[in-house]
Amino acid sequence: MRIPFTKMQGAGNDFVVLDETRGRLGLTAAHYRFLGDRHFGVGADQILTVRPSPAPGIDFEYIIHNADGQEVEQCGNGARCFARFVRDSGLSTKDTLRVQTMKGVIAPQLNADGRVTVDMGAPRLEPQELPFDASGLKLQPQGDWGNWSILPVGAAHEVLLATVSMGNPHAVLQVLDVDTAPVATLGPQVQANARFTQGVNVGFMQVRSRNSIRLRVYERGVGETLACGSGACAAVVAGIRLGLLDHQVDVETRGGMLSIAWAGGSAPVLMTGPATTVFRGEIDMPDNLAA
Ligand SMILES: N[C@H](CCC[C@H](N)C(=O)O)C(=O)O
Repeated sequence: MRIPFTKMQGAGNDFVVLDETRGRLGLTAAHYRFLGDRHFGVGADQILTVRPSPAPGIDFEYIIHNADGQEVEQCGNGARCFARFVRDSGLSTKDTLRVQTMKGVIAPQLNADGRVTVDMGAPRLEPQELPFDASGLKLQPQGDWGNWSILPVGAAHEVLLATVSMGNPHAVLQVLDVDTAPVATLGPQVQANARFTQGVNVGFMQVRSRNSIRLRVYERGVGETLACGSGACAAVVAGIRLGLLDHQVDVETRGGMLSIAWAGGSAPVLMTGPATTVFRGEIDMPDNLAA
């Protein structure tokens, strides 16, 4: 089966985008893994699928698969590329879209400067909404509203982390310097903790000022990416709740800059950043992909 795709990236987080507005491609997890494979397939952190409106008042449905083939609830950098794709493909002429994801509706808006702002919805702040089993854990009250959990990881370590859901699960750790943070070792160790019953994206946040952070994220289903949009939202929400950040924050990732705003409480998190089409192509899907 030969399928057309568009390769895109948002702050270096890269995607294969598929158009299923005219019919389903019938892909399996093995197909998504193949598309994400950087040696045998196209190569991407996530595979994004555009589907027709599922309900009145909604423009499109947005389906997300990690490179490991698993479907997930949210992808912020992908949402910006999704909006750019539907505009450039002529699927919509709207500047602002309403898009259905697995866990709610988001609203990407195409800006005149070429960046995209996405209303990512309100963060979910209760551990069980990640889901995260916090039973028996010591919560360290800090700041006005925030709390850290002390989580044992590996044989001899404990880490302080904050949990935030943007529809998908995030654990945020504060570090002094992201360049020296043990992302490649501590990321999988935190992910391995059984309290994250559906896995977790692990963010390493360096606070530079009340309006500026640096961030690296070890993503669920991928590993470290150059940027994680929902992770940037989660890190800023955690930082604001812990009294470390103001309500508008610039987030420096290894792949580029994102801007995050959150007024607190049940207000939505607004994420602004780039969305770029890299190339378009077609790929012959092998017939013998293992399920
Ligand atoms: N790895 C994430 C999905 C992609 C998130 C990220 N690429 C973003 O921009 O939000 C998860 O398993 O929840």
